[in-house]
Amino acid sequence: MAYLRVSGTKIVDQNGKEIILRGAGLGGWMNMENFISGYPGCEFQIREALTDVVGKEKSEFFFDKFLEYFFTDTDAKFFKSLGLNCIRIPFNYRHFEDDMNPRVLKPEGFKHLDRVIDLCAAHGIYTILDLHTAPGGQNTDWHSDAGTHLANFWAHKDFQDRAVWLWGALAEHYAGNTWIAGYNPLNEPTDARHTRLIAFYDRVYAAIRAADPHHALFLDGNTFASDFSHFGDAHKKWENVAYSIHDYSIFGFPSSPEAYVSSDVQRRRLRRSYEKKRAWMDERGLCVWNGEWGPVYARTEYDGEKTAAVNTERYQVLKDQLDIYNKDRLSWSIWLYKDIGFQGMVHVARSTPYMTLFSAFLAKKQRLAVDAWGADDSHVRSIYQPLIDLIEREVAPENRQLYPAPVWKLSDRVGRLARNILVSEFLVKEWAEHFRGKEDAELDELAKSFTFENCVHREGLNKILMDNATLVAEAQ
Ligand SMILES: O[C@@H]1[C@@H](O)[C@H](O[C@@H]2CO[C@@H](O[C@@H]3CO[C@@H](O)[C@H](O)[C@H]3O)[C@H](O)[C@H]2O)OC[C@H]1O
Repeated sequence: MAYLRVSGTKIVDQNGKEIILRGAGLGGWMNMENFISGYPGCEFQIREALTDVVGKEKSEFFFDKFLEYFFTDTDAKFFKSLGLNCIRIPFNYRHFEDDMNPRVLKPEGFKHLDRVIDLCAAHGIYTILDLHTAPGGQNTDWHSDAGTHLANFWAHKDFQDRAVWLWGALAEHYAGNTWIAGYNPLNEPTDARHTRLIAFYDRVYAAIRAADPHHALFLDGNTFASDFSHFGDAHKKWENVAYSIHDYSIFGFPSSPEAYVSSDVQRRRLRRSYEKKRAWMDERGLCVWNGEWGPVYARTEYDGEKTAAVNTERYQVLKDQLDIYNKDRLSWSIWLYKDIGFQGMVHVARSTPYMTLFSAFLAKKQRLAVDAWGADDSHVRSIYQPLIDLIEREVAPENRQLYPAPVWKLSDRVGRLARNILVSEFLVKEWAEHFRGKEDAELDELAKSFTFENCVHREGLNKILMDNATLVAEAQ
């Protein structure tokens, strides 16, 4: 077996045969996230809080077990059975480097990553390695695990130096592994000046190529992988590179302005927003990969009797997006493989020890809308509206356009800062206190809740993905 590589607009194997990568992101695993795993705030906060409550040893035991159970052979087998061929693996830099011991590689970081890459390979599944958090935070959102909305990665050269160093070390480690389809060096950058991103890509490209001349690179556009308008001629310096968009559609979220009925107008809007993101690549004949997309789903426990109807609409958005992607022979990675029930292809059953322990807490998180992703703020909107009104009253419109506006509206910014960062911070200790007094066997049971065997399948989503895999296989 040889490496996959990028040839013009396509990804090809060693014989030049086109390989279309269709799969999902393993979010919430080596980069945990609040709405995926059920905690408030950021991963570094809950890890610290858990250590405070149960001690370092027990805390490390719990997280190690969590990593072990979250993805096992049965997950890979199931994934492959749907006709999917690629898993994007997001990871947090903290697995490989300690902020208090910078530039010293932590060998234990490879324990689970190597295991899962090999498990996937054994089932004929490619992997793409995605640095989802970089030192200082490369974007303004919770998933860069920085605890702030300021993407300090762009303001401090040393943070960038460390990410370049880390990629050099990872490339050295994985250079010979042909089941890795490639490296995705930075998830969803938000560089307000746009130029620092290109400079970083130049440096990380050189560091990876010095250790590994073969693997493809998947480079995200700026502003959450949606904007290549400042890339200019940058691609001329790079070879074997695909460009990554994240094609989330507003129609797949609770904030959709209207019900999705798959009208001509709505389908045109879906296509337009996708075409806009890939325009720079299309003008230059470059390869596009859609590294994240997909709706979120309603849940009976929060959304009651409208759940089924909402989800039928969301599945239609998904089908219409797939239709677009199939016509373009696009490689994609849907978000998300596994979670506690909002977006994943499989999700932890409500009867498990983890979901039982946190059931009241999760309801409180939902009510307070502390997770930004697909938040329903209806219970608390009146609390924050006065703040939005104040800013609108006192700040001139031209001064309100703080980056990443217009992708972030004023209400998004207030929501991120006030709920997702501030209120969340006050809930971190409460999350950790649920573990107080737990013995190893109980911690093991809590972590085990995340095994495939303890998960419910999102049948509607998986059927669409499987039918699509059959359809595209027949068309080939
Ligand atoms: O870890 C993932 C994370 O990668 C993902 O990030 C969000 C992606 O969407 C961003 O907003 C979109 C920006 O483009 C507009 O066109 C879309 O309508 C918006 O949805 C958002 O700000 C990012 O945080 O989200 C899920 C995480 O689990």
